[in-house]
Amino acid sequence: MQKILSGVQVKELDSQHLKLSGQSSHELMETASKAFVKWFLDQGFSSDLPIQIACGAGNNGGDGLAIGRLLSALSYEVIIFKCFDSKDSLSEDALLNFNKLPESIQIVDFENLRFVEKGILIDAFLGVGLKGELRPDAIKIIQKLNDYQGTVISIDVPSGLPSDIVLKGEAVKADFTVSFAFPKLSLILPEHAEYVGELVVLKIGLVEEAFMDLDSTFYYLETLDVPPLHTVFNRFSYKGDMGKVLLVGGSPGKMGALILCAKSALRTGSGLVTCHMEDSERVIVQTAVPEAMASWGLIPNPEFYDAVGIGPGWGTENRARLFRQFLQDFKKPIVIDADGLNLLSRNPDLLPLVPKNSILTPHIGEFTRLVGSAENHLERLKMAKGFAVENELILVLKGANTVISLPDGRQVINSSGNKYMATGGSGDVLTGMLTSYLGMGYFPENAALCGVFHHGLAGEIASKSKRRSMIASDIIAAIPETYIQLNIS
Ligand SMILES: NC(=O)C1=CN([C@@H]2O[C@H](COP(=O)(O)OP(=O)(O)OC[C@H]3O[C@@H](n4cnc5c(N)ncnc54)[C@H](O)[C@@H]3O)[C@@H](O)[C@H]2O)[C@H](O)CC1
Ligand SMILES: [K+]
Repeated sequence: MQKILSGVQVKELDSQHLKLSGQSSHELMETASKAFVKWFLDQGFSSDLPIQIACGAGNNGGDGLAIGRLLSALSYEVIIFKCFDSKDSLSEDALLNFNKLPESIQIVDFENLRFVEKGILIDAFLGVGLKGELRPDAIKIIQKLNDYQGTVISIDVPSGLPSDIVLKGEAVKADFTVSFAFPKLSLILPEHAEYVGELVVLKIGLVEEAFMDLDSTFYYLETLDVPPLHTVFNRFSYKGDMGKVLLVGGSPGKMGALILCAKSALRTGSGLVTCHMEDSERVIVQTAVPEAMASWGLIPNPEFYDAVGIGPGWGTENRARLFRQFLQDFKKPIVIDADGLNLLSRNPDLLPLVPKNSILTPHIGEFTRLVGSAENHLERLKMAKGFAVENELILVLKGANTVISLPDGRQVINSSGNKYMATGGSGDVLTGMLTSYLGMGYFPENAALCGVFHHGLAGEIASKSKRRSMIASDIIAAIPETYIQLNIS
């Protein structure tokens, strides 16, 4: 998995990479700029209007200048807005790229800037080299850039946004942020949603060893990481290998949660799914999911099951005793969601009974009840890490970028998924997937990473044709396609 470094570490990373690869810093800037241009072309933005690029004096500006040259060579009309005083203030590589600009590119001083409306503005003013609070001249530039009504694409980070802390002042509000190598931590904070827009991360060929001596506990989970986490089943596998899972949940009026969870576990690959619920509700499950079995009353022989997911739609009334009894009987890692989490919040004495390496899947509200309230998301992530380490549990904090806190202190940020997944039942689908992987015998860490990634990918696939109409059942329907896309048998 790709380490996520701080803005300050990027300088050191670059120098390590340059030393190990033999590349020059100018070549690295060219690689980054080419990666951007490739992404840009893939988006199919209209080429009718000029591309405006606001360039600062540092290497972020250097990227902008190189991108201007590359786009101009592809017959785009390019206008550079100079957000620096003179050529003397440019960084070495920015100057090199400034001098390489062809005559055909218009260069306009920022004071004389007039936007071409409804086109594209590329924000290459400030990147990870931002230090401390913005200078007044920079604030003015950012305010002016934010007046733009067309599409804004920020390079690496929206200018003004610090790489790893919560924003206090002003920053560019981008429609897209195209970051290099890894997402800077601030880009995944919900507080910055209106600045970051859609997040894109592009590989720029940094050698792996360059990251080795740079410490970080944050990692980024990407498509290429996922296939090796899966267990391969062979032709001698039988339905027992695919796991016997028990899903405990549902209550009058909330049976849908358990049904979604069961369908999701089956689609993820579980061999045998049993739903445990109140006697009065069993016909609903048996009718809605004929592949699942039903159980009610006490859980007679919990050890029969390979994995258990507990909580979706369960309610909290009169559940604590059954939960306690179950936790005393069942010693393998489980998945706890929704009302299972609420029961833990209300009965803190249950927490020590939760088997080590169990997966807890709170959204922010459930997290606050269980772990406590935080001033901002960064602080919340710190608390999540503390909770996971202290209790030896895996905490999946759900959100736009779900963060998986592992018992060893690592925190993994998921890259898949999109805004359309914020729909009722989406979390129940995740619980089904996670329980299913545990049931197939995956290490809990792998189950968590695979479940979270496939869930997000299924959401991406389903929303291609559904957009805001997407419902949780569409996510389940897209699970098979995730295996096809990742080439998992
Ligand atoms: N490995 C990579 O990811 C690569 C990234 N690249 C790009 O380089 C920038 C970082 O470049 P750097 O020169 O270090 O800094 P910036 O351009 O971000 O900023 C320097 C610029 O900002 C001014 N400045 C600093 N603090 C303030 C402030 N408080 N107020 C106003 N202005 C400020 C400073 O004076 C300089 O002018 C990275 O983001 C990528 O875009 C490489 O191109 C490829 C490798
Ligand atoms: K920028």
